[in-house]
Amino acid sequence: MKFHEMSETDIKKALDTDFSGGLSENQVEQRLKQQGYNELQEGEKQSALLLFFSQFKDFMVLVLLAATFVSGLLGEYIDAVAIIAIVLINGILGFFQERKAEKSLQALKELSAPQVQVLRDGIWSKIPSKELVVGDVIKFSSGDRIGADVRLIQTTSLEIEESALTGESVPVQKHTDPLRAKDLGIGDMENIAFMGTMVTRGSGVGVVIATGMKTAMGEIADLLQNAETMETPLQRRLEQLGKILIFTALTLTVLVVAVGVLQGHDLYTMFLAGVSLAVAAIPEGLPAIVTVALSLGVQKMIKKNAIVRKLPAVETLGCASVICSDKTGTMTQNKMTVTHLWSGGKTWNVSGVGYEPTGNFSRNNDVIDIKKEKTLQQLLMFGILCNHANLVIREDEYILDGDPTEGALLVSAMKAGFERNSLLKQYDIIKEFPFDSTRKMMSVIVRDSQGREFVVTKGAPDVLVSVSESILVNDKVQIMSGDKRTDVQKAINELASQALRTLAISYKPLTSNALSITEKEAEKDLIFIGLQGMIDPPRPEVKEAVKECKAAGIKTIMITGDHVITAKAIAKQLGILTPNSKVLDGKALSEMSVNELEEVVDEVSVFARVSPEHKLKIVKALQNRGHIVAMTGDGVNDAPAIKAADIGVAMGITGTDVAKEASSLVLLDDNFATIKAAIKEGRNIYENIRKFIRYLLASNVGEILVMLFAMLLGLPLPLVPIQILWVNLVTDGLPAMALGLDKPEDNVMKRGPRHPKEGVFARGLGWKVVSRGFLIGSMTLIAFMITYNQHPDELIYAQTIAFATLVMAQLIHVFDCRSEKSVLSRNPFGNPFLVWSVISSVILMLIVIYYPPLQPIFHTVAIDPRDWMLILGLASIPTFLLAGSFLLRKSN
Ligand SMILES: Nc1ncnc2c1ncn2[C@@H]1O[C@H](COP(=O)(O)OP(=O)(O)OP(=O)(O)O)[C@@H](O)[C@H]1O
Ligand SMILES: [Ca+2]
Repeated sequence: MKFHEMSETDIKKALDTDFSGGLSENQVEQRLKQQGYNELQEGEKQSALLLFFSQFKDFMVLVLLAATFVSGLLGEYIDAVAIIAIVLINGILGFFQERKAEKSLQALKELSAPQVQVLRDGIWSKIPSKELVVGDVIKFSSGDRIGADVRLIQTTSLEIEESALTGESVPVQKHTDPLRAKDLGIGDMENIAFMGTMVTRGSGVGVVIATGMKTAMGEIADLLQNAETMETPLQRRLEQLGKILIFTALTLTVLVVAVGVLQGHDLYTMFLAGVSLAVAAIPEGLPAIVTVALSLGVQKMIKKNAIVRKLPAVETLGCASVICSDKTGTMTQNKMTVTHLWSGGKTWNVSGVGYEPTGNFSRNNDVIDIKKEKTLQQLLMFGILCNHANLVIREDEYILDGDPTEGALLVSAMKAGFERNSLLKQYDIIKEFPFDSTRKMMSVIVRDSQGREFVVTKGAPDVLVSVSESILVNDKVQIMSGDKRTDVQKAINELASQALRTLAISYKPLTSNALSITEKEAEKDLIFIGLQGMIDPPRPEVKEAVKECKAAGIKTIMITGDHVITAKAIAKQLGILTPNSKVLDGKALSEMSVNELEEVVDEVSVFARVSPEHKLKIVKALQNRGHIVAMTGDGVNDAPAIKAADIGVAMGITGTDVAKEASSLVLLDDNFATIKAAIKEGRNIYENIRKFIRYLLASNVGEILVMLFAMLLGLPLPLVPIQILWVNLVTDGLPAMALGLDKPEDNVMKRGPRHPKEGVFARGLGWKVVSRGFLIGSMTLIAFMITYNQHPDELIYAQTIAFATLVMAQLIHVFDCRSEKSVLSRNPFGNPFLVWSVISSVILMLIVIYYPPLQPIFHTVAIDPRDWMLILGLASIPTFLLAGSFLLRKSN
């Protein structure tokens, strides 16, 4: 017998599991050993060995190795061995850099791996879906992706979209009844939910019947590869730039060699020098360092609770000009407590804090006996019946399991002495129409102990008023006249203007056909009972974050399903709504075209009573205005807008799998302030990348120019090949990495967002590179010429001085690179990594110069301590010039 044919008892027996308690930890452990992880096999990965060798496949490195081989044949063993050693070390460094980048990307993938709710040892908890085994009982609801193949044992309006397996995009209604036919296609197995398919409506519980490669998805696993590009726009631009740089470097190198040969240097020396120069000057490693910098930045973001799912988002974050954020839970704490009740024209207060179910009811400051208020009782009791939330006590604290709005209703009813379990003995819930953000309500059909049946609906009050035909006043049903409607409207506005979130409850008795009634029939002609108003305090850090964003040229827009007046009140508290910005509601939004919205969108800072479907329109309108938009969301219907936004942001706690999959950023704490932190980090990462591009390229320009100038002036080689390679490895490599870890400048969040199309060399970077390269080259050459004049028969002495000057000029320059302005604008030693990398570079340089065994290898001699005055003096001139130019500009 197959699973779809089985009854509940058959399944339990076949899988040796228990539907009320789930598997035990022991069973799970055993099964995990037998069945392995619930994973689909992935494609081959590049082996470490291959990655290592790929470091040497670069053309210029090959030429260098060939040239070294030739010099080995010519008997220059020391040079040959030294060059090979340096190439090897370079390769090893490159290897580790790439490995690190790869590993952290892998770690990212695991962090955003899907989770499932599973019942084990009688307790529901969330685990990575990888750890599921056959026999596990799992539950899922709208927006979840199913984690394994499961036989359904309980469903509530469950609909699943199976296009990943069947190609059919219309959702299938699922149920739990055994099916007769033996051989069914996937699309017809209505009591089975398959791994990788998506819940579009309702909820369900099922027992796992297959995991990993044994699932229907496993059989077609090749369909699954997520071929997302992980390359960022900057990386792409750098690749193009790299080609230009290679061409330029090669041309200049050829020029150096040609001029050198014309000036009478021998061909072999010039050839080796040329190749070394080319290896050093071509910024081959740049893309790898950029990847490392990006992934390090991503790690920093994780510490701030933001997970980047797509690497390009790191860069886009720095360009964001608008954040569209949900209100509930993102800007507010999502810890709701009912404080006001309204019914039949009267208002009551409810005392108590948080989810602790103790408090009393009062009217005009007098505590009342709730037992005497029939309508209030009904308002509270129905709030429990139409409700999925649970309160659990853990370590003497009341913890909510479920939706906070429902939790608040549960607690207010408990304060009046109601208890869910005893209520459920009197009332049977026979059907449910689940909540969705478009209808903004939820209903259940209940049957009481005398067999009478009711619809109970709870939802947004303005919506419920419009579907209610009567109203309960002092336990009597009255017609909802125009006056009464206005009264209710007034009450709603009154509560909302105190920043309260309000929910209404209505009901109606049913005379027939409770089971076959449709959602439309159930949710009309209702009897309005009353309102419950709850506080949802703003998150304390949000106000500051909004302010910081404003200073950074980023506008914050609140988008909420909540009532216009509640939204307004909270937006005002948070500084989002200012006297000259507007509020737009879902109704107005529906009537506008994208183009019409575009006209006004720049003035709107709150969208209220909107449906998720509206979000896409908002994103489009903002993008048409040239904005780079970050958009948050959590539900299934939010996915299209999240995808369309430049930065799609999903909630880590309340977000559905579908929303997370569509997003490029996930907020682990659902907090608005985390978006701001991520943007700040994104800006910083980009600035750091600019910093080391500036440093590396200026160094390379300096290296080429000193050689070129020397050749043009008919001088000997100022640097020997091994020295050039050493500079490339030590002086360029370490400090550049350290710049990638630099802290942001004070003003990162005080200037406007970067234009997304901005080139790598924008904002004066190109000029900085060329001018500093020229200065570094010139200073090195001057040092060389002065010493060569003093010691004409000791070329090696002048070369050592040139080498030291080049190294020092670069190591001083690196501190300039920390700031867009001059060194003086921030503490130059504020980055400990940089200080240490510079200190170690200096020590390594001193060893190469003064340690006798290394001297023949690096063609150095011990230089007179007094010469360091010359070296340091010349090496620091460019920095003084730069600082001076800033001072001059300031005083003008
Ligand atoms: N569980 C629920 N049952 C019935 N009605 C609900 C429920 N949750 C919310 N509502 C009503 O539906 C409205 C819309 O809810 P929705 O989740 O779309 O947005 P929200 O939670 O108010 O705000 P945000 O969009 O900022 O998260 C709410 O304002 C509330 O009136
Ligand atoms: Ca919501």
